[in-house]
Amino acid sequence: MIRFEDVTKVYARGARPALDRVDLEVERGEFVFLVGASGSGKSTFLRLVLREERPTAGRIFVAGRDLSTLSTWKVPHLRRQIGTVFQDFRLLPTKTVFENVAFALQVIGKPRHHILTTVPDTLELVGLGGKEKRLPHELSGGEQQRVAIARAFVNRPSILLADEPTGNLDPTTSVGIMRLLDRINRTGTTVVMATHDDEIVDQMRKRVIELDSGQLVRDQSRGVYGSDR
Ligand SMILES: Nc1ncnc2c1ncn2[C@@H]1O[C@H](COP(=O)(O)OP(=O)(O)OP(=O)(O)O)[C@@H](O)[C@H]1O
Repeated sequence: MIRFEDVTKVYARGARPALDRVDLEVERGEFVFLVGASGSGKSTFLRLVLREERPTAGRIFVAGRDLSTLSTWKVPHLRRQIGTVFQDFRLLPTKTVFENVAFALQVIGKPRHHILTTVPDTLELVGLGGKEKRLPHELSGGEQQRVAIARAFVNRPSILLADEPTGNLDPTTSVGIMRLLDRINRTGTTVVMATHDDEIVDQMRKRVIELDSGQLVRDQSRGVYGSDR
């Protein structure tokens, strides 16, 4: 589903690489944690998958496409297959829960009748049934993240990228969010989550990929947060 072939990313001439000859494959339906110290390259990895950045060297394949040859006009189509979730939720503050999620379908031209059935189903799935009319500021942090996950998942993408999704949440709320991401993963969606949350990684026992100064230093199935190489 995601393949990096010897990928290097250097942002500025002379700087050390943000990613350094990274070679890895994430299969369809996997759940992968991306760990590593601040600045190790996790967000760069996610931005390359979205083609928000392009590699300096190497090749990247996402959902069967070679990103080096993908024309610019096809990038929106690629991104439709990738849901994204961030630490800071990024909801539209003046739109209701329903409207925030519906917006993701409106911008890709889905018909009204599709939106009117899919959005409530998705809100039910993430545990927000009954809160459709609330504004983001009328929700807890955990609930806001559920809206963001509903928005990312409403189009049933084949990949979900999450950059520190529990970074602003307390431990109990974080567990609820992880249960939800696990449920989404079980529907067949490939999940890649960058995180500093050691407790979550240790509890979930999923594949762990560790970056250190841009280099892949650990790839462990049913792994833990701290390196025990
Ligand atoms: N747009 C940019 N221009 C120049 N350098 C950048 C840019 N984005 C990231 N970097 C550098 O690339 C390296 C990797 O950064 P990246 O954001 O990928 O790390 P990270 O592992 O996601 O960190 P964090 O856990 O703090 O989010 C860092 O040295 C960072 O300073």
